[in-house]
Amino acid sequence: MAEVHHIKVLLIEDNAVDALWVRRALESFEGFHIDCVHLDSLPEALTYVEQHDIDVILTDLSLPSSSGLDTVDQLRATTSDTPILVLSSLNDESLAVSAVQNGAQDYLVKDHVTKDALHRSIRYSIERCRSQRHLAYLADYDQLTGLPNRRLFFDRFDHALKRARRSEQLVALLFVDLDHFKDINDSIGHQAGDEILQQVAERLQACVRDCDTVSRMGGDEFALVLEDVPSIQQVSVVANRLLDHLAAPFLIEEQELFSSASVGVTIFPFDDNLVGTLLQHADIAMYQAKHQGGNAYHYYLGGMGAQVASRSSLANDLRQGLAKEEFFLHYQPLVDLQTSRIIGVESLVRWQHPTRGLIPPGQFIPIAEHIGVIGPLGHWVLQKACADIRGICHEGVSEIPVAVNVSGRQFGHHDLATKIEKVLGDSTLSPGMLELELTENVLMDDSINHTSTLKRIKNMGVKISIDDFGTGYSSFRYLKTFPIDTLKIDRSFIQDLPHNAHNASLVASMISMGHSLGLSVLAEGVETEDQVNFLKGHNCDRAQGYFFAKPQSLDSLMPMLRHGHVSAPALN
Ligand SMILES: Nc1nc2c(ncn2[C@@H]2O[C@H](COP(=O)(O)O[C@H]3[C@@H](O)[C@H](n4cnc5c(=O)[nH]c(N)nc54)O[C@@H]3COP(=O)(O)O)[C@@H](O)[C@H]2O)c(=O)[nH]1
Repeated sequence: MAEVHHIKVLLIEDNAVDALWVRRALESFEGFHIDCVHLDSLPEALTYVEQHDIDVILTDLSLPSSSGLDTVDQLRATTSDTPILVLSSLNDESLAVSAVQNGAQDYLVKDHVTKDALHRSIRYSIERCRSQRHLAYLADYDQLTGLPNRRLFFDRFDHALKRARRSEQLVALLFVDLDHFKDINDSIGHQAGDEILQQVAERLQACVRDCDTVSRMGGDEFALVLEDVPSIQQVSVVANRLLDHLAAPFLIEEQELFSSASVGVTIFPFDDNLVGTLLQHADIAMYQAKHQGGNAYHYYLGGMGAQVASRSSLANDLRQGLAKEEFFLHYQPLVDLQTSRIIGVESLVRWQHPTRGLIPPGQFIPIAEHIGVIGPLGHWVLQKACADIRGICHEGVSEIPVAVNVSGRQFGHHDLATKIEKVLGDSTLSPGMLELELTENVLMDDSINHTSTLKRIKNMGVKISIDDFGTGYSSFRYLKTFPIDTLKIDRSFIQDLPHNAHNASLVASMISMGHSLGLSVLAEGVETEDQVNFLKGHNCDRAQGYFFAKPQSLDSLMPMLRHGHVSAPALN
């Protein structure tokens, strides 16, 4: 049986006799089932068009509230791509030409039109619109992935910048290039390569909001435009999420294949305000990420050339430093404020560079994150800290908990939980003796990967604390959702206590909020007795800082650990 096509027609006609003729003519439309809605005024029709999907509009030009070309113009302004056929009583060639120029598909004269001519005109106009739409799609979308192509990307990016100029919002551009895609393509064949690109497109879209644009720029290059960005930290969250999603295995023909990406980031208006320059900057930043090993993101830094040179030499040294074991750990006691007992230590990594001297972690951790070596470095810290703490038992000191910092990038690694399990097994340290310090921004990324990693770690019995609390963007919701044990209030809030009334009230609120969530609260960077008294007075549970002890080698800390108490004041 031949296929029956359904066509929805909107007939706008105030003359009842003409309307009846059209409706009858549409009843016997071979091969088509016509659903005809008849309205006799333009305002009603415009509202209907806005609210319904219609395949074709048949309209008289002389209606009660509009006449002539104005009818076509108003309809066109309301729907840009529904075919419009004019059914007019006027046999006026110049009006017919003008109607078509203004967007009508055809002009039919009522007294001359036959049923067959009307059917043909409807069919052709629908077909013409369909092929126009298809051509427009081909011009704007990538055939393989269905993503907006380079041309539409420029349009959307330009539009996003214009909006952002008016609303004074940030726009981020992330330029993504897959690492070693050519090798993958050559080894597994182009069809499988195409499948990877399709899966990459889906994963990229899953990392952003509906209002953001993900486009394929060609080959294995993609560009993402994030609009109404609330903060740069949020861009880092998205960049980390992209790297995580792209590092997960791709299932192609029942085979698991691995890939990764390098991402360059520019932010409007900080880096520039022109589409072309921002794209160029994102491209430079992407190459920087790639050059330093891939699987990383890089922000474009103003005057990047010079900065890149000095950073990349430090980055090279960092890789070698890991191999040559130039890193070591210091430990700083964590103290129970009511009893002054040492209830744990925090491990803090140091780098003894052969020519540059001692380099603080604040300088090399961000580089390690950017060049993708934070994984091995963090793993080394974890192994060393667990082994050191287990080792103190042999020196007559009972095991105490050790807090280890885990950076956001390190946390994103999908096998972190497995690695922790292995390190605990190898060192024989009991899981309850290990605490991981995460920053608030790690929690903000509530991707499935992060949530399940946190749960796995927590189920092992390992404790979780939130480091630098108050400086990030965690909301009450995140704190309630995730299995956290301790909040560590950032030292910037502590440093001018108790005199700074604003910070005093913030710290008091953070302590009581932490307690209301059932969490233990620790104050960082405690340096004075006044601060200790303030914190005790507000029932803060723990503290850490130079007042009790500076970070130092485990050897020099041993007497204090044996004693079990800090002998503050220890400022020197
Ligand atoms: N991902 C990892 N990050 C790490 C690791 N080791 C350290 N870090 C992070 O680097 C940042 C700087 O650390 P550092 O220079 O060691 O500074 C720590 C302390 O020395 C300092 N501190 C402690 N008490 C005081 C004080 O009373 N006054 C004062 N001015 N500074 C003090 O604070 C730093 C500890 O910070 P925190 O981790 O937030 O508790 C720092 O962000 C480290 O996290 C690592 O192995 N991996």
